[in-house]
Amino acid sequence: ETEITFWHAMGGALGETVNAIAEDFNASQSEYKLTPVFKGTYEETLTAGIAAFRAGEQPNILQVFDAGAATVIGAKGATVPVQDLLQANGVDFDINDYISGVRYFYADSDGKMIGMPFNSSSPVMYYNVDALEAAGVTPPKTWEEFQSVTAPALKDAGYTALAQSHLPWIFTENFMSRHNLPFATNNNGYDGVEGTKILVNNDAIKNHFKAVQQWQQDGHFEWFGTGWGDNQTPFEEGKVAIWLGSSGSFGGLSQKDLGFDFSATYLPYWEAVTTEPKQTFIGGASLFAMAGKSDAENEATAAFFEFLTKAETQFFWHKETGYVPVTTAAYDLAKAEGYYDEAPAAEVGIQQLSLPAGDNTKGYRMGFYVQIRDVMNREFGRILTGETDVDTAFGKIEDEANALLARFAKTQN
Ligand SMILES: O=P(O)(O)OC[C@H](O)CO
Repeated sequence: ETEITFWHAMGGALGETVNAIAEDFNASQSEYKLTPVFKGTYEETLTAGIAAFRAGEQPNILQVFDAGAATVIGAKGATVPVQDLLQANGVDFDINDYISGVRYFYADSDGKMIGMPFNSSSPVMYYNVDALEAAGVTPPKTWEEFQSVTAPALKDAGYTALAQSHLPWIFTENFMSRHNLPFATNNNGYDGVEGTKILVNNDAIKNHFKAVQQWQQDGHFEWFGTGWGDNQTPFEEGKVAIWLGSSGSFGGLSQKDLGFDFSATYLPYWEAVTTEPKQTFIGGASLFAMAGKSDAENEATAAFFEFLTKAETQFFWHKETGYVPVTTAAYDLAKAEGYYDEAPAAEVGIQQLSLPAGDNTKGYRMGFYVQIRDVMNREFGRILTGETDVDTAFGKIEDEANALLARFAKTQN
């Protein structure tokens, strides 16, 4: 029996589902044994993986979140491209089996798949159905509607209208995609690292943050911190009526006894910026096969990846967690099983990823992006605590991000 390890960042209910899949894989055959290991947050898992690689003690499989993708893909010799791994081990592979929003997010500039899409998500707008009914409003389609109709009505009904998790992901990266705004030069960074500059310092997003500040002052928005769970809790407690979070939180929310009905729909957009809102791009993470492993272990990793992408496994994962099915076959299976008749909100993530595409909606590729997010989190925190103003903060983000991008480009020569 060949043993392999899988380091991941899936805590709580998500981690239990990972364990269930690992057990199913192990029970499905007798040649390979996979051991999943929870390593903490996405950031901690990536740091642990890099340190282990340097020490020659890397796991076979490392889960890396979207923000770390460019860094890992750019770390020459650290991983075996998943497409090569599968083909070398006789596993049928066709990139077109993957839904379009997922297909190229973890691919290199030639379209070769490097990371194996696994837990793909989209940010969605969750809402407390009872609260919106009490306020006599429907979920807002635009931010204009939110600020003029939804938020004041919710306030009158005793709720804070809005909280949202992870400002870089939802109010920055996906803000760009939803409004079809370029996020970086060089085709959002996909066409090469040389000279790539971030395009975050623009009026559309600065006006958005200025509006958020106004909502904060008017009691329509509350910010509870940069931690992944910080802004979900007040929604679960019924204090905040609308929460922007990951589709990957759907399963966890459904399993809780919230004391109110919840549902989900698309992220609002600013009509002043676009009248043709676009799709969001995927979040979550993918799985990288680490280099330096024996052929036997690589064969085991390929077998696990094959198991993971089976429509049945994907459907199970999707149903338990809310992450989107990454293949068309899995999505078709979910539909054929009538899953969305029973849980229509579970389809919102994949539907939003399938909205019309634009020139700027396929994702971004920026090295040292994990550090760029740290800069954003620092500056956004300062905006929301009143320590800085929006224009100064975005100027700083632009400068520091561009310095990090230039440093990354040097590592690629
Ligand atoms: O919470 P997740 O797993 O959907 O991930 C959200 C972001 O894409 C992570 O960077």
